[in-house]
Amino acid sequence: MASVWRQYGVSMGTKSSSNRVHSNSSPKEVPKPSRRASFLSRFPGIRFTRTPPLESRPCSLQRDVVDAKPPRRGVEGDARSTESSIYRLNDQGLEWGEREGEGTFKKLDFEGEAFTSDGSLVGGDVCGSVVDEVLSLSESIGFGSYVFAKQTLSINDHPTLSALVSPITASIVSSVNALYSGSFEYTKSSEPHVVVYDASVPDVEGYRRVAFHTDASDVTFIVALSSNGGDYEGGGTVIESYGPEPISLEQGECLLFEGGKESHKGEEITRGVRVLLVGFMKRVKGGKGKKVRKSIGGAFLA
Ligand SMILES: O=C(O)CCC(=O)C(=O)O
Ligand SMILES: [Fe+2]
Repeated sequence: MASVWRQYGVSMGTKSSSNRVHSNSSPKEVPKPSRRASFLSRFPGIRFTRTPPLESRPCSLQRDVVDAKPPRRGVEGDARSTESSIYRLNDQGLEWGEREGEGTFKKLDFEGEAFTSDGSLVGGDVCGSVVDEVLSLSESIGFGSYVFAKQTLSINDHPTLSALVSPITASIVSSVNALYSGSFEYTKSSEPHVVVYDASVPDVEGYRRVAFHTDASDVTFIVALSSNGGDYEGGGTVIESYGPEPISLEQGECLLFEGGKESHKGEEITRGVRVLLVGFMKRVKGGKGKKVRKSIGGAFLA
């Protein structure tokens, strides 16, 4: 699917890049200028000095088709094997089998406990809207940073971002609880957050990649919000004990792994902007057990 990459010259004092990403948009789509205009009017400080004509500006905000992708099967350059176990979440919990569809995860074939969603969990339109919002926010207020990735934004600091991603993150947290058999919560109130890698930033470390590290988490989730091969090239997550090849998520796909245990890195991007939704989660000790005890009025189970 063709993706559109474009650069705006933004004339304002900002520490962030002026690159913007738009992905998975068909050139035939007719933009809805009113929605775009009202979006931009919220950021009056931004002046776009090089703006393509409307017809050639397919924008994720103007898409109304959810283009969730079919499950991937052995994509070149991706470390994941074509053969793997499939888990499906349903009302009863976790099911093992070859069924496919929304809420389905595949276990990666190594000694660790890591999963990738079997296909996109998030449609391209939603991913694109989040990316648009993140890049607009970064242009107006700049990025924050935590120790590894230098360009981050906390979802909870921004109600517009939080509204866009909370349905996605709620479903991912349910999947984490089921797949890792426990009760998980975010490690900090600033979780989840967005990471932006930008190939146009001269500094490499933290801006175009992150070196091997472990997270302060029990489980980390990563959702690819921009499109690999369209919005950026390179990138991907390398989990050391899984092997040297990066796990290269398609837009909307999700990776779950034991971030505090598995040494991992973000491979350098060679072009464009790679945007991730990242959540650090910790296991709530005795979470489920405590609830059971309370609910039966102080009687203790063996
Ligand atoms: O870029 C990646 O895929 C990894 C990101 C990461 O490990 C982190 O933000 O802690
Ligand atoms: Fe990490």
